[in-house]
Amino acid sequence: MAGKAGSTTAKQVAAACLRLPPLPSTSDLVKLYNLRAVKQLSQNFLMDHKLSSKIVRKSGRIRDCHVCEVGPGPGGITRSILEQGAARVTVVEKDPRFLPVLELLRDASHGKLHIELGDVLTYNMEKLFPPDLALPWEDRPPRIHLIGNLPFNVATPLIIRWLRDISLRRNAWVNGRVRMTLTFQEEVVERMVAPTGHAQRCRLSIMCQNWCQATHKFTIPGRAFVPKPDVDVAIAHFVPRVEPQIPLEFWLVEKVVRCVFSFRQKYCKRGAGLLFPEDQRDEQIKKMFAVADVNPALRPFQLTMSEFNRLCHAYAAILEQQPSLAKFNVRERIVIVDGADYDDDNGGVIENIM
Ligand SMILES: C[S@@+](CC[C@H](N)C(=O)[O-])C[C@H]1O[C@@H](n2cnc3c(N)ncnc32)[C@H](O)[C@@H]1O
Repeated sequence: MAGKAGSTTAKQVAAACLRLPPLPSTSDLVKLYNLRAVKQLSQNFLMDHKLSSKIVRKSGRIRDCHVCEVGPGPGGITRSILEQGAARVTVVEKDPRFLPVLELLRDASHGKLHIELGDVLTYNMEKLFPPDLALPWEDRPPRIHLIGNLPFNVATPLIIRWLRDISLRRNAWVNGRVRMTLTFQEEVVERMVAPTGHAQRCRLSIMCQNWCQATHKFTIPGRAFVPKPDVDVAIAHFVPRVEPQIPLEFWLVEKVVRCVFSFRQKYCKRGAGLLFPEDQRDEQIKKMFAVADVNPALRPFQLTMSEFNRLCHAYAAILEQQPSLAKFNVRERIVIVDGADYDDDNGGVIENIM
């Protein structure tokens, strides 16, 4: 009886936070508004309220926090965010078909829900949150959360953009170490969190782990989504690190890591050689590995973060002597000049990071 009373109280507290009038369920709203998922847009809706609530709970305590939800669709997760007591929720949705349903939620939310129609890949959150929520970078994370169940083909480029924003402390991260909770294909999350020596260790592991503490929270079977995707969906949580493990510019770290992982099963010196023109490759590689004190015969996935750190610093030291090398890229279609020019518009770099 006591347990029952306890859970009722928790429900009452949640309801008090939301004070929403009763609404049809998300799946009823989808039917009512004829919101069929568009396959070309990789839309898969999560209709199970318990699972939506679990995603929100796993993002940490969100009561009285400000949340930006990306890709709300018919608003299942949005509803859970409101129910769990967020002070304000901004949703960024690309597909205008969802506006009527989101407006219904907004009207019921007592001014807590704000809708932005737009593309999250270009959406700037710099001025979205009240300035008094900002905390110094070294402090605890601020009361701001980013949450999203996006299509897989959007979620991976997005996390790379956001990692770069974290490295520059811009976008949402002008406010401090803002946390993110995002969904990906399960095997992508396995790569993100893969430790040294793990079969899934790759470029994405180094990039995610360098700027964030990345954790795999739980996995939702594909059958929980409508329509069912071919894969299971994992929820990953990211907390920006106070100090990255490789404290160098994003473009430089990405370039070294990308080259090293170019030949996954070969000695790491083979891929690192792509950092240099052929006529100076052998000499520069010898120098770089000696300065970094890294065994050139290790495979890329066997390298620790500390070894990547030393390799990146050794490469940075070579660039100081020979700045023109920064522009050198063996794959001509990818032009990297500096942090600003390292942009996603060329497609290749960001998309192929796995
Ligand atoms: C996989 S569905 C998930 C919908 C909802 N969050 C859920 O869990 O049921 C992805 C949603 O992200 C939206 N979306 C896709 N690309 C987007 C982008 N670039 N910016 C904003 N929203 C996007 C889609 O229109 C869709 O509503």
